[in-house]
Amino acid sequence: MRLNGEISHLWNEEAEEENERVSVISLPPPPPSKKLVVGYALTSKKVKSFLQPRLEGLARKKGIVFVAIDLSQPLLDQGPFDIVLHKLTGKEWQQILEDYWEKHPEVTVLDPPAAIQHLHNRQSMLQDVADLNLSDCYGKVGTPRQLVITKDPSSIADEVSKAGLTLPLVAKPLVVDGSAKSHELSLAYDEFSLSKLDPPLVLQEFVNHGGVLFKVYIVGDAIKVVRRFSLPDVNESELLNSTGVFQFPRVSCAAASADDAELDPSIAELPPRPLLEKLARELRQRLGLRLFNIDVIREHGTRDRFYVIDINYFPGLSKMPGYEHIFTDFLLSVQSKFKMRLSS
Ligand SMILES: Nc1ncnc2c1ncn2[C@@H]1O[C@H](COP(=O)(O)OP(=O)(O)OP(=O)(O)O)[C@@H](O)[C@H]1O
Ligand SMILES: O=P(O)(O)O[C@H]1[C@H](O)[C@@H](O)[C@H](OP(=O)(O)O)[C@@H](OP(=O)(O)O)[C@H]1O
Ligand SMILES: [Mg+2]
Ligand SMILES: [Mg+2]
Repeated sequence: MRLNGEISHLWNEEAEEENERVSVISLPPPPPSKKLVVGYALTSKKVKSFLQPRLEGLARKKGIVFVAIDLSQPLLDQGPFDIVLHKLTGKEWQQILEDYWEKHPEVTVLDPPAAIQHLHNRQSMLQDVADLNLSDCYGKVGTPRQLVITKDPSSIADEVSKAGLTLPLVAKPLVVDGSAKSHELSLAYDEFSLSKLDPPLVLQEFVNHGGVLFKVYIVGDAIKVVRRFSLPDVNESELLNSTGVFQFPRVSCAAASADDAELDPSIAELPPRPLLEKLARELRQRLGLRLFNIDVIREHGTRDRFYVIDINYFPGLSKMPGYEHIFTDFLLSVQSKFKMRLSS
């Protein structure tokens, strides 16, 4: 502040004289007078992956500061914050945030805990996609057929046959709570092995997609799509000759992207932009979330048949090219939208 005062003092007394000699004087823009304070509540793993020096450095230049929320102290005693950014699970944290928000409705909470909760269950997370009707928008988007199994592994084969699901099936833990266990997926090739699975889970039809997946990142109004390697196709003979349940690693989560790989163009071609924009807009609205990504696959052999197989809240954004620019712009836009709402 004092520095600004000094500059303006100099400007008043000396610059006017100077102005007579030099017609254009370009001064660097003044530093933003008010900082945008973002309180964050994240696991240490998330802090490491998300809050990288390149993000904090750019944020500082744009007048944004990140402040760690101290979970051992009452949230109401901390701040003031303009934005609260969080990814913690559990009822207790949800309650803390809701109480805080009630007292501080002027603070933007990214995102509302109840909306995030919707993505913690692999059945409810895809419900909104299933409800969408995007058939007339440069392609069709749906979800693979799936079944929820909550108990009794011995009856799974019967339930699968009643529901008419086709093998192979991807078995996914029903609840997604950020734990490694909730990402332990397996592929079941034959109906007899289904009894080895461990409910509660979702059984989803495996869709051949040429081993490439599209990760669509949504950060407010921004949409960025990248290619990742995924599970290879399962052909007929492999299906006939394979039995058992095989656990597979988190293929698509690897930092290595498939963007620069030499791929069959019909597999690698990104989904049409208008389709992704429509999908992102609809889901943003229906889910009430601003920070998430969608895993999309294209059915192999088709040009325009897409499936959403997974939605993640506040995913690994640092794997998105240019994330520091996209994220800081987003934080600033959140704030200016809020101010516009207040002044209208
Ligand atoms: N229905 C499906 N058909 C084909 N492949 C699938 C299907 N479901 C999942 N996969 C493959 O398994 C991977 C993991 O599945 P999914 O994305 O549902 O799990 P996740 O643990 O929630 O992943 P993330 O790390 O993205 O949160 C996908 O990236 C894809 O490679
Ligand atoms: O950006 P993609 O490739 O989708 O992968 C993310 C997963 O989808 C998220 O579930 C991970 O976050 P959590 O481990 O906090 O759930 C998230 O963990 P990270 O933020 O620590 O990288 C990523 O692994
Ligand atoms: Mg996924
Ligand atoms: Mg996921």
